[in-house]
Amino acid sequence: MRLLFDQFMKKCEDGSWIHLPSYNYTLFQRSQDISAFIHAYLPTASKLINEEKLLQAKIFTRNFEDGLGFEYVMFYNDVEKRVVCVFEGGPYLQGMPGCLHGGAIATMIDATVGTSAMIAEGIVMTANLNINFKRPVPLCSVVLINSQLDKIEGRKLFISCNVQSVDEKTLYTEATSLFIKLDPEKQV
Ligand SMILES: CCCCCCCCCCCCCC(=O)SCCNC(=O)CCNC(=O)[C@H](O)C(C)(C)COP(=O)(O)OP(=O)(O)OC[C@H]1O[C@@H](n2cnc3c(N)ncnc32)[C@H](O)[C@@H]1OP(=O)(O)O
Repeated sequence: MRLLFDQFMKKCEDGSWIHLPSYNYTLFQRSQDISAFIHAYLPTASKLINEEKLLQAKIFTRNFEDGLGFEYVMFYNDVEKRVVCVFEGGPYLQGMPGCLHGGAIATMIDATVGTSAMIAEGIVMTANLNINFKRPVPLCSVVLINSQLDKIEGRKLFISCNVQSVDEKTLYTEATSLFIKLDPEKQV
């Protein structure tokens, strides 16, 4: 993980790649930002949300002690419209014995393609995520999640993604996704 991090940080030196802030990075640093977002974009859902519990909100992937859950770092290439995530799924993310849980893989795919969509168009939500699980991901192994912004049609963003071994010899997962840029005028 460290070796890959250093390799990508070197690629950032000429500005072609950008290291995206991730640890404790949230799109909304304060609870009032979260509340404002929900009331602006998700008025229907806002009626069902417990505002008090909202104060405890955290990004799902940042809820485990270091090394036990989602360990990841993301890098962005603006020319290629790519986000690459270096990810290690910790022991608390086990599905079948010795394998990373499919939901944990889906979470990190969603976070990676979602970051790509947010960089491109701001406030978005996942409308569709199709995942083909080709091979099991060994638990606690480091993988590369490569996402590619394929096209934007109006409010629709089409982003593809694959999950590979670090030596890029094993293709674990392939995915396509559709993100929608939220329209404050629409009652979602
Ligand atoms: C900067 C970096 C920050 C990083 C921060 C860390 C976070 C990391 C990132 C974490 C990221 C986590 C992200 C998450 O996990 S988001 C959580 C999971 N997603 C949701 O909960 C979303 C639930 N769905 C909705 O709210 C609405 O359906 C949305 C908002 C998506 C669209 O409702 P809206 O009323 O606005 O739009 P529309 O219905 O008129 O549709 C518009 C167009 O889209 C087409 N369409 C719609 N759905 C589908 C579909 N399923 N397949 C194919 N097509 C579909 C539709 O036909 C139409 O096309 P057209 O007729 O115009 O041609």
